[in-house]
Amino acid sequence: MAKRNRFDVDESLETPFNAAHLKRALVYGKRHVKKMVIALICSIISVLSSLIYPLILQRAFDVTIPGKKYMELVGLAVIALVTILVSIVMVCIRSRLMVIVGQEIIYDIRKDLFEHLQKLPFQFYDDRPQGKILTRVIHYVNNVSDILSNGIINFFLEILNILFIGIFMFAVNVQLSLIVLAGVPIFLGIIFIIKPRQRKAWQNVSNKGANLNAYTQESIDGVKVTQLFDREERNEETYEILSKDQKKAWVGAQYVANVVWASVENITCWVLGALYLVGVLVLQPGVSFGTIVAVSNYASRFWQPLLNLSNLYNNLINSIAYLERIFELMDEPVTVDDAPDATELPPIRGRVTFDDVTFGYTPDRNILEHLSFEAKPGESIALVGPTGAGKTTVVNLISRFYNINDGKVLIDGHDIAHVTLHSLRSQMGIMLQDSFIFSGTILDNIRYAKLDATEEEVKKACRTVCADQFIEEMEQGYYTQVNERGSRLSQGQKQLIAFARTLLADPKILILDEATSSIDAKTEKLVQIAIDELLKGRTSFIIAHRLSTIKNCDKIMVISDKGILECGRHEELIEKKGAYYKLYTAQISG
Ligand SMILES: Nc1ncnc2c1ncn2[C@@H]1O[C@H](COP(=O)(O)OP(=O)(O)OP(=O)(O)O)[C@@H](O)[C@H]1O
Repeated sequence: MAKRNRFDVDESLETPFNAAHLKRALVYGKRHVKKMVIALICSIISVLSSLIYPLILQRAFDVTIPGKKYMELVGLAVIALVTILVSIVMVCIRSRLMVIVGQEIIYDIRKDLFEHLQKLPFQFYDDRPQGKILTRVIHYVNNVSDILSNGIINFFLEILNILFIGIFMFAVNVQLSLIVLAGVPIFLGIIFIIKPRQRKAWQNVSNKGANLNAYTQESIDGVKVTQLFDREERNEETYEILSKDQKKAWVGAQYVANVVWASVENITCWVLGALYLVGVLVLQPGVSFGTIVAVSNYASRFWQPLLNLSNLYNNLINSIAYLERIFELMDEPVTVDDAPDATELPPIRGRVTFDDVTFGYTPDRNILEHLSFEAKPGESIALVGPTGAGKTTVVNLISRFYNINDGKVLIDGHDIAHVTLHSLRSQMGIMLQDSFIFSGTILDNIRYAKLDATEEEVKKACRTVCADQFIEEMEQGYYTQVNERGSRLSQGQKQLIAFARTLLADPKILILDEATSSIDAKTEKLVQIAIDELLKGRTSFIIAHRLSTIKNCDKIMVISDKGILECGRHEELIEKKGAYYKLYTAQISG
């Protein structure tokens, strides 16, 4: 996926045919071979029974009706009815089977994709619009499922269809059948000219749809900022441009589709006209009327499978492009993963060591260089410094959300690059400024940290962080439903819930990144008492812009210029009259 792909940058779908993608995708189809074979047999029976119908017509027109054999006519009508019924029943069975297979393929691919997406590192999501990822998971997977299920069957079926129609038609009359075949070169000419355009047109529809998705997603996420800055009109303009692009692409694709359809209809008409003219004016009385009717019936069925085959080819080419994008996502390296020799991090005491650590989000810019420090078990460390200095980056590295470029991060002497992520992260509690609330009850949200926690444990955690009062005042207490992102809750309430969630996990290392910034002064005093309790026996890293909240920390580190500018207790740093002193006095006087 193109790095930092924007909502107005088209995905590249123009990829050369790559059989490897198809081969890899067929694995998903292979799991359903049994159902597909039954569906194919049903289709063949359906085709064969429908091909008997023109023969019945021929017999009726040439023999039964002129001979006034009324009983035979009734018999033919019954046979015709049976063939139609058999054909319908077989089509129904096939459709049902293929709907199931199609949905199972969609389920399998999406499951693999979703599982992989869950493992991808922060860096992956930093670089991409969510809407484009969604387009791949939803839209592209839908598209390829059809080719992997129906496509395979249809390919065999359409070839058999052409063969059967040809055999039946030639068996009825060779001369008339040759007239039908004369239309084939014209048909192929049209297909070769128009089809590549049709494929491009549909790719365009897909690209413009993905752009629109990405922008819609971004706009919904940012709707509050949009309204705050009164940007609705500008956003509507952008949306209109993207919508118009999509409309234009759709109309274009439909136009090409209509040209194909009209061309095929045209050929059918010309061929039928020629058939009747030659049949009636030249070949009769050598050729019976029933024969002309039967051949014309086969002739009008002859083009559809040809057209279907060319559509299938188009879909195949498009699907290969979609598959490439899907597999690209599936193959996206899980750069932050368990090393092959990773071991379980045993229960920790909480010593954190940064040993000459260098890190940058991009290769061209280091955020931290040669950073070394140690936090002893149970120590509280405050990280302060100017905006963008790298405070959040330091705590992100402790949880190994990113891989460092150089040096080592050690916990109790274990290099975190060589322990499993689960054993590492399950012993940490991280609370961010933007506390994410999932849809569900408040109880579920707090239990997120420890799924087997009892209700009493949840309530105890809430009492410790003073979240119990507002929760109990809600209409259904702990069972009150909240929406995704917690839109019914205040920012402070969301933080208190997140705080209880973190506490419930009972981590040895605690990270609070601007965790109390949205709590009012009165609540903060209460929470501060809880935090002091909570910090006991845990190593904690606290990032707070309000310096009054970190005065009591064991160590205060001023992060600046890619490293630690100053380090010490509050009183020591104030006495030193350096960077921390300036920050602190500026805030006090402010
Ligand atoms: N995902 C990312 N990709 C690229 N650069 C990033 C990313 N996240 C942060 N940065 C850059 O890294 C630098 C440090 O960011 P960080 O969030 O660690 O700063 P901070 O000290 O926590 O700032 P603040 O006090 O504003 O929260 C900034 O210059 C920022 O632009």
